[in-house]
Amino acid sequence: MTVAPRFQFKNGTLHAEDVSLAKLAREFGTPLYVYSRAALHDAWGAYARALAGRKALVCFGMKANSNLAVLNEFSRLGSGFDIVSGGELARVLAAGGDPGKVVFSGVGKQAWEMRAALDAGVKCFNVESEPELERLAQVASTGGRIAPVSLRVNPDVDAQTHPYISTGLKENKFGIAIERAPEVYRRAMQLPGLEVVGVDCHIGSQITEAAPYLDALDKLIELILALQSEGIHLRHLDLGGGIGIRYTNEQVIEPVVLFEQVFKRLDQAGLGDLELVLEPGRSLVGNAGVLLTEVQYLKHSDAKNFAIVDAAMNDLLRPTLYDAWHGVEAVDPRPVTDATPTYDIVGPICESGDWLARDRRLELHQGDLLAVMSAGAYAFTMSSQYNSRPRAAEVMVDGGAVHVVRPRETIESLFASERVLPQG
Ligand SMILES: Cc1ncc(COP(=O)(O)O)c(C=O)c1O
Ligand SMILES: N[C@@H](CCCC[NH3+])C(=O)O
Repeated sequence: MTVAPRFQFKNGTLHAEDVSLAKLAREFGTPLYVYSRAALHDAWGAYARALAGRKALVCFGMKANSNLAVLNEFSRLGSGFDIVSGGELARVLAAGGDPGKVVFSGVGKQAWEMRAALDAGVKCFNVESEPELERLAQVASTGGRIAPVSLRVNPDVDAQTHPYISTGLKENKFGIAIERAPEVYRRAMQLPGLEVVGVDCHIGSQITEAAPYLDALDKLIELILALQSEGIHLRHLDLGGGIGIRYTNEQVIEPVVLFEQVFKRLDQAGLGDLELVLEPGRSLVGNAGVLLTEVQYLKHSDAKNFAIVDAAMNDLLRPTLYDAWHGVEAVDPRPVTDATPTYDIVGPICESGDWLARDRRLELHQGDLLAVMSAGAYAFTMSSQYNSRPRAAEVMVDGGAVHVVRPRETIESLFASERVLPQG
């Protein structure tokens, strides 16, 4: 198992850092999200090394994992945050994040969210459409504020990733078509309550090649230079997030390799002084977490063998939503023999789409523990309570210590705020 260095077998049983996953399951029950603090630091370190000595700010794309302990960890390492809602802003503030390092993305910002971000003093609004620009100018000027603005442009490049997570193509809802951008910048310069500070793009997620980034960068450089010739000078260039992780044997881009090329191009264009902003999500957290689950039943039919586990699509939606592949490891693996079948690992939810992995050859018994790997990103954050299932607990391992960073939801909390209609 090579994908998640902080999750390794020791004495034949799977550990998170120095803590046995079997022990965690006994103590906290399953399903359980387990994060490694050291893995967060490892991933941060890859960006820190890649950006060393340059004017750069990493704004963690917190939709990937918005647990307060995770946000607090990155904040203490110097991270800013890429937010997409008033709720995410509130989480950043609650976690002790610096609002001056927050960029606010998203196609549907509401007036109250704009006001909250102005009150907090965010670094910048990544404006995604012309009507949003007009609304922001109105909200800011009515409140006697100046909103720092970057336009999110859509460079029309193919990130060559899953269509649901590709965002930089003309047919995607995101950003302002790059050809229209100069006109929209001119408008932004005229509107009250706005200060133009940057340009932004985000072309997609789980990108494994450098080429789409560099194509997008070239287009943005061209735009920045054209704006300069009109007297519109930007302070930062935000290249978004999107660097992929290894779920299995993917070759992924190393930040240090990619950003060396990015800086080279910026320097060549005479733009070496621009601040580079990045919004990585998955690559900072994806391989820092696993989802621990227990086999409830083994069920054999003519067509299939099922391992029915206590985690489900409400805990981890990615497999069924994107046909995504997550590694599955037995915590205390048994030897595979000629008689070992392949299993679909499925949850208890009443949907045929409720599966976590398919056709995995594992020697399993009822009661065995499995770890669904690479579950640090877009896992808990996309969870729900479907089938009235309380959301799993989240724990963070730090060397040999364990911290509950979100307890399991109680059954009562599922409906505590609901009311039945009065009768009569
Ligand atoms: C605007 C924006 N920034 C950053 C991210 C984070 O992307 P990733 O997790 O692929 O790094 C996303 C999600 O794709 C996004 O939509
Ligand atoms: N939720 C997606 C990533 C979407 C990125 C958000 N723009 C995933 O699990 O892979």
